[in-house]
Amino acid sequence: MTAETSSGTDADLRAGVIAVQGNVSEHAAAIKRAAFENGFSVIVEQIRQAGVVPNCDLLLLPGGESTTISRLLKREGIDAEIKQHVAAGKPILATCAGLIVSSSDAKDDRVTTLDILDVTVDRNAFGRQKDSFEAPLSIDGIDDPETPFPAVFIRAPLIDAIGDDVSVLAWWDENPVAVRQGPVLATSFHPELTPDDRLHRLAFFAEEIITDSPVHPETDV
Ligand SMILES: NC(=O)CC[C@H](N)C(=O)O
Repeated sequence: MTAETSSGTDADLRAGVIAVQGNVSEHAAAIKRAAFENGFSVIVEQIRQAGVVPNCDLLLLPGGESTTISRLLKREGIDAEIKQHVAAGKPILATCAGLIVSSSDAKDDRVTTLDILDVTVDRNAFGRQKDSFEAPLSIDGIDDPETPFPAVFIRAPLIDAIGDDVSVLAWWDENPVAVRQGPVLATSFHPELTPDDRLHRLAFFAEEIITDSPVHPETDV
């Protein structure tokens, strides 16, 4: 585990990036920028073992390779802690392989899903069509909605079924590619790979998250 602080030792928020595998440093940089732009200071922890998640206000579950991430989360006992984080109403952003791991069913025995997001996914469906591409997305709720979000898709999963409690925030090619269920926001693309941090701001600093989440300082009692 490593800890860095963006503003000295007394930060408003503690963010945890699940760092067992995947795009860790990019998410750490993006959450620091997003917090700063919203007037919060943040400490970022990279999480590789159990015991850290319970102290985090926000979590990021990066892309990478979902069978590996799922195996390591289970082996380290981090899986149960993530589920508790979500059950407590604390926000999490899950991207690409993170979305696969968060789903209720990845249709692959090698992925033990966390079941924190009521969607079914097809792991490499976009990847089979084209390994990697960028698409300008219109995303519900982001700042400056007239400016498309540059979404980078890399062997991206396809969301092929969604539960009643899941709302779709963005579509591409008639498929949902950004979804929200309570404190869980998940994307099949990689918002951390561009300097545009509007998606990170939506995941953690949208008005309903600030109001509903038990973690923001204004709402702490
Ligand atoms: N860029 C990604 O995170 C790709 C995820 C990959 N499709 C998997 O199954 O793990």
